Amino acid sequence: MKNIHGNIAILGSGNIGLSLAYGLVKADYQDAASILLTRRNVSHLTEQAQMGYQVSANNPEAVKNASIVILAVLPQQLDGLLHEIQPVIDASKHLVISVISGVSCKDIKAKLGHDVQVVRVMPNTAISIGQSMTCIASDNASTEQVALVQSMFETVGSVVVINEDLMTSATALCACGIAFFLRAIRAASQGGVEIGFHADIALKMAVQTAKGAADLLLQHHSHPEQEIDKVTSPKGCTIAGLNEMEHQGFSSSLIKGIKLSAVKAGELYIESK
Ligand SMILES: NC(=O)C1=CN([C@@H]2O[C@H](COP(=O)(O)OP(=O)(O)OC[C@H]3O[C@@H](n4cnc5c(N)ncnc54)[C@H](O)[C@@H]3O)[C@@H](O)[C@H]2O)C=CC1
Ligand SMILES: O=C(O)[C@@H]1CCC=N1
Repeated sequence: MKNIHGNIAILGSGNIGLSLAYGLVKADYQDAASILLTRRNVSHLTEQAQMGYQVSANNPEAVKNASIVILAVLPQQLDGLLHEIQPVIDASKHLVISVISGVSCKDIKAKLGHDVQVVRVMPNTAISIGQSMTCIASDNASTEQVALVQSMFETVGSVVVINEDLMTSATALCACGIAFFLRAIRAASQGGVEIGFHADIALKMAVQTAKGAADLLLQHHSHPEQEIDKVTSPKGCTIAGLNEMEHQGFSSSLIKGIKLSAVKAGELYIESK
């Protein structure tokens, strides 16, 4: 049985909660039987129960049976959940991990108790396939607990430990970033259709080209402009297209979108009050 640090309860098994559960099992970090998934309507977890996960609508029971408690509800759903589990949280037994945007460790400790160790984690949905970019921060967890969380998330992607005040920026760049890059890929495939390819082939071509571009940076440890310089032949077609994209605000729109997402990420919990 694979559960070196005890059972993991994922409270709020939606998009990111399930992505995390699948990733941990796929990475052979934890077996499904020692992951407790909760959701208010447990009938939505029938498929996961068939896959071997423990499923329930009872958050306090899940917490009692776990040593690692992962909070994965929406910011506006958090206070109700914390109120529900506070009586069964034991600071000497539980490590609390929160993936919730815009909620600080201090906010959580204010509801669960100041002696509870809380680690804030910002993964993205690529965690389900072991390809997350995950940022981690804490203001009170021990070095050992932060290291434990780091090693857990390293099994499902890359990890950086950052200052907590950068967590909303990390949300915009890495968690929202999945959607930004996917939209860029979709736009490229739509361009491909206009210049002659069927949609399915255009998408396949755009996806592999995007993957190749990312892998060039990862494997060469190079800067994007170094790789761009190798593509842009003098008087060529790449620079013509690239400059037209820039005239239309390509870089600017990405930068502005990321800045807006970061502001919004910081306001999510406050706005829900
Ligand atoms: N979706 C993403 O890519 C990422 C999301 N996050 C954060 O993760 C959190 C969850 O986001 P999503 O998974 O996208 O939302 P979601 O809406 O898909 O999932 C939330 C789940 O929590 C369940 N839930 C609500 N109240 C509950 C309760 N009291 N007990 C048990 N379950 C309850 C809902 O039924 C739902 O299935 C948010 O705070 C978000 O900021 C963080 C990183 C990436
Ligand atoms: O859109 C959101 O609010 C969440 C947080 C990061 C990704 N999805």
